[in-house]
Amino acid sequence: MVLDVPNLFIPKAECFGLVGNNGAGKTTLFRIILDLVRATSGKVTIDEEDVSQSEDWKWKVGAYLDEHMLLSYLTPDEYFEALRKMYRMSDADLSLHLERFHELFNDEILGKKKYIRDLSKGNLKKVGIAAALMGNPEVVLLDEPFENLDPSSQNRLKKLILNEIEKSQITFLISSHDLNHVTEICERIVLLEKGVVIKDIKEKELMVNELNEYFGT
Ligand SMILES: Nc1ncnc2c1ncn2[C@@H]1O[C@H](COP(=O)(O)OP(=O)(O)OP(=O)(O)O)[C@@H](O)[C@H]1O
Repeated sequence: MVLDVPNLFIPKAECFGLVGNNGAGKTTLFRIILDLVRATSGKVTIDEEDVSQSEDWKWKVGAYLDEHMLLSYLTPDEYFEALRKMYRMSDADLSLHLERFHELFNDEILGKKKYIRDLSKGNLKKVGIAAALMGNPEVVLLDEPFENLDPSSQNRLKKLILNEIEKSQITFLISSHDLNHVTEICERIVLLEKGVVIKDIKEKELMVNELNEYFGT
């Protein structure tokens, strides 16, 4: 078995961090939450709705796991425009949304006539994260959002997420290998080892030490 999580409750508006070594099961857990793979037993519910039994939850959830979730034959502008229509947002709402990403995008993403498939790994990630936050999601899953971002972009993203946490009720689920960033952002950290939850830390003061001890960092 790849993953064995008996019971995990994530309250509304919590910023939930997921850490663990390569192959621990972080991405698999996210894929199960999004009903991209089915668990052999057990279920995932979002607001009491079983994700494998209905589709309504999909409008509440934004996610960016990897570049397969993007439409690589579009430019970022075309992609955001397609999502704008899907979410029935106005042009002004889209502009406001993208304005929040102005610093993070660093003049590399919009108005460039470059296809998503030709973007660098870091810039792909930025497009995916901006897309995941469109349409007023209640829950946002980000798989290793800091990976491939340069240091200034990592800090900009951290600020952006902290700002979202402060002003909205979004429940964030964030997996990361960056212990500094994830402990700074999240109020709770779950540590997976070989598919099993071995730590569930809710005390901010204990997080850094406990994780450094575990990872030997
Ligand atoms: N499609 C798949 N089919 C079968 N096994 C898979 C599949 N995807 C992942 N696995 C296995 O599931 C386990 C957990 O992988 P997963 O990608 O969830 O770990 P992770 O914690 O996200 O790792 P990383 O830090 O390297 O991203 C690994 O043993 C992996 O080989």
